[in-house]
Amino acid sequence: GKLCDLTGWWENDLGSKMHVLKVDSEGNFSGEYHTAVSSTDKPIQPSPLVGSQHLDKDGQCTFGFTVNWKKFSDSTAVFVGQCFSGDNGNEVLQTSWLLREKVDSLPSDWKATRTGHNTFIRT
Ligand SMILES: CN1C(=O)N(C)[C@H]2CS[C@@H](CCCCC(=O)O)[C@H]21
Repeated sequence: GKLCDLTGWWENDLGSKMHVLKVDSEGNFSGEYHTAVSSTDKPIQPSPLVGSQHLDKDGQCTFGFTVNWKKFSDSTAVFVGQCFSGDNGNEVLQTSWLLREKVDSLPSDWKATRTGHNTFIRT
């Protein structure tokens, strides 16, 4: 199928948007994550993301990326996923993520990592 190029704007089922600026010849990319929701009460700002995708010829590539919420939260998210070409030709990103929040002490470490899964489509 068509090569899955992550470049562009994507939106997930939480209403968050992701902008992938460009993918280089090695599959590395950067961009910004515009989260729709947050567990902090500081004003939300776009956060930088860096990642890497496979450039397989079959198009349905796997990828991973990291989001640093440095502007408003002491947390970091990592995403892994695969790009699928939907039946009507549209692209869908199936992702799983881990969100690691900074906690005050080691005894609280057990509650610091959340996980979930999200689907992104092109906006
Ligand atoms: C909005 N989100 C989203 O689109 N996700 C896929 C999940 C995983 S990253 C998290 C947002 C974290 C915001 C920063 C913070 O509150 O620590 C949540």
